[in-house]
Amino acid sequence: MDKMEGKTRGEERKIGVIETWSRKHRLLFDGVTRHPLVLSIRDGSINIASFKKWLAQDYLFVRAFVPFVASVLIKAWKESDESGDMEIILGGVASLENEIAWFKREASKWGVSLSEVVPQQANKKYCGLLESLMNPEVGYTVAITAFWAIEAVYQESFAHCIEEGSKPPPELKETCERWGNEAFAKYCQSLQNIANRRLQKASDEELKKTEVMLLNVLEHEVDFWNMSQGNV
Ligand SMILES: Cc1ncc(CN)c(N)n1
Repeated sequence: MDKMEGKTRGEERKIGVIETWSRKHRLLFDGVTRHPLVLSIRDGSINIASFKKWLAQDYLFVRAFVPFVASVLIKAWKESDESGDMEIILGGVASLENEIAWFKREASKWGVSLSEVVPQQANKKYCGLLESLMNPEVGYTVAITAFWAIEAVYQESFAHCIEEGSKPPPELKETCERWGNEAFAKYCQSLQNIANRRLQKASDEELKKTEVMLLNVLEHEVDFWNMSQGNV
């Protein structure tokens, strides 16, 4: 019988592969979404220099994220078994225009000159991973799962910063709301549903490849927070 971590594929299906992996790799997920930098936003102790560094580096990351999401859209068009996927991904591409404009406004508010930002090593490596995922040989299942993970970790991280009991600096509230809001959570859930549907039908080889990629994404996210804190 086809077994995964003591469960049959049938059992796996009931809760969804993403949920299974989130439980199996909880420590790594928490390493991203409960990173010391995230916790420092949540308790208000964040060093503003770290925030500014994150802002500038993330602006560059988001610019590289746009073509990655566009490549997921192309894969959906070519490979998806559900026409509705395209609208969800297209919504993601469209919202990135707004996001880039937000980064520019926020940078000018904080006196950060985006034209002079030099990408740091962790950022370059992460953008390199995005670029490798744009390869036409990378399948839709791997790519959509990566897309979900990259959005979902920000959703979870920033939602944590504004949950009950948090004390984020008032000037960072808008940033937290940007990814921590309900509508963004719903959008992440739509991506998760697509990823789960694809993973349910995936071969063992595709599942393995996707899980390895997911761990890779999470490690890059930890490195990105570390870089922003100046630890790399
Ligand atoms: C590093 C990183 N990871 C995720 C996101 C959310 N798109 C982001 N803006 N930057």
